[in-house]
Amino acid sequence: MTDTVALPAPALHLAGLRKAFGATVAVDGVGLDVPAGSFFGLVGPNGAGKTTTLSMAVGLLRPDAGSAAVYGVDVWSDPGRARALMGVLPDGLSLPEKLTGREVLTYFGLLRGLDGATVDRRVDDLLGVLDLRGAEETAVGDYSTGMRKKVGVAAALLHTPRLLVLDEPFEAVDPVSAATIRTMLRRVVDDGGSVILSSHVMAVVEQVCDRVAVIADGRVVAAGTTDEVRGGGTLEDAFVALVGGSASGADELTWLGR
Ligand SMILES: Nc1ncnc2c1ncn2[C@@H]1O[C@H](COP(=O)(O)OP(=O)(O)OP(=O)(O)O)[C@@H](O)[C@H]1O
Repeated sequence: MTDTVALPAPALHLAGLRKAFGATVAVDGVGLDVPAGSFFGLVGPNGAGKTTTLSMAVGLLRPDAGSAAVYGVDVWSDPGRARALMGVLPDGLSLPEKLTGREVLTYFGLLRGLDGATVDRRVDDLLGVLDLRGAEETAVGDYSTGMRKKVGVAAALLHTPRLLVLDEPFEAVDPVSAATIRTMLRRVVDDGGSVILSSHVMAVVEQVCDRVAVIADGRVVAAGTTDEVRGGGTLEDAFVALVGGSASGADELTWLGR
């Protein structure tokens, strides 16, 4: 008799996810496994279905078909347990606009069940490293786009989740803060957690992600280790080849020149 060895559940398992908005099929049968302990990048052209996929993966948007599980916990049948495992930066993050940065993070930390002293310490740390101390008494409604993004990233990290799901965490963030965020995310992965993020910045994905999936027209067109997907060239070249676009079409707009 041979012993069967239970494989560890992936950090995120998506199977047959589908979502249509009227006649537009945004996600058309997406299946993905994000192995535990990986730093996973989801890339694709505008409108490819990344945000819709991630929204279904974390339980913010109900799929028409398919399933999503976090460390083996089904996101739709056991949402409480699944959400406790995740830290999420959603697209178009809505914040309580009248609260200050410190108040928003404190509120999210307490909602996550952390005790007051732990929340105070972590909020202080995050405001410091993300260079938000100077604005900590300003209402987030008056924050810049990049500052709001940093508050969203901090909120996702506060309760040290096992899986971070971040929609465009570097968008609008200055290079110094982006490097800080990269370092924090790498630390999460080095300590046994998992990160999945979407990004349009191929250089960042190439630099930080050990696995990548390329999504186009609502489908996964390539997935694997970053080295496998880029196949000896740059990720940007592989991306352009995979999504069938032409990076040189702009040359045809002769009227742009003088
Ligand atoms: N709430 C909605 N109502 C109608 N159509 C939607 C809605 N959300 C997304 N879509 C459509 O679904 C498709 C996928 O959109 P999605 O936002 O998932 O793409 P994306 O890959 O995240 O794009 P981007 O890189 O531009 O952020 C697009 O055609 C978009 O217009």
